[in-house]
Amino acid sequence: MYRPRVKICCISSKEEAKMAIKYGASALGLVGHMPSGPGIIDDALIGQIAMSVPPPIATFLLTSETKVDDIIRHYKKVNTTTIQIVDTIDKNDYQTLRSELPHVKLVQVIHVIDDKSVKEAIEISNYVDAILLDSGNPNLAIKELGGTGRTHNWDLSKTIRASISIPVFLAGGLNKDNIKQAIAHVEPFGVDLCSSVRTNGKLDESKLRAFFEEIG
Ligand SMILES: O=C(O)c1ccccc1NCC(=O)[C@H](O)[C@H](O)COP(=O)(O)O
Repeated sequence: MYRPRVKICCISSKEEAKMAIKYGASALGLVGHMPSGPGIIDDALIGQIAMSVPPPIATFLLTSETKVDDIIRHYKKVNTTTIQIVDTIDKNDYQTLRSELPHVKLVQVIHVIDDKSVKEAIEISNYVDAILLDSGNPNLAIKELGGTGRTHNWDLSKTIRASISIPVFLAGGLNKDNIKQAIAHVEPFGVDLCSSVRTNGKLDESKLRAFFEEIG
């Protein structure tokens, strides 16, 4: 079985960043202000962690901002390699982000819920560098945008991966016990996880090691 890239999300210190890289992470997720979720840290800390990470490891700013000026303002506080947009934005705003931040990679999260998610992913794949398929529900009163610890319908994720030509990351409830099945089923470019490698909110070295041993 091929080995996809691994993004470890919800990194909350330089020490956690170092640990994730030591075990084989290609990308780190740094979670900005969100309506809910376990991994949120403040922007000053995101900037400090991002600055400490060597190339070629990618740093993803997770932003819940939905207006293009707010996304740009958020990005300029932290200077990551990549912006992960976790909510819906206007399609025209992708072009603005490209022209204002030409060196920054754009990743759009699609919350995989039903057939409409497939249509949405296919359309948005024309505007961004990668799609990240996650669990969650942006339609709730308090939006649930990620870090749920739950899996979703991988058949839909497989359909999306097979329908688009840009890299797809799979996220949502991935752990050492289901990761091989998830990879075999969806065949993603990368996998992304937060909850299953933590204990009381902190990155847990033994869980991290067990996950990377499993994935190979
Ligand atoms: O972790 C959070 O607090 C969070 C909140 C809102 C959006 C995304 C969030 N986490 C970032 C991620 O991309 C997670 O890695 C992804 O949702 C998977 O999380 P998990 O199911 O806990 O592995």
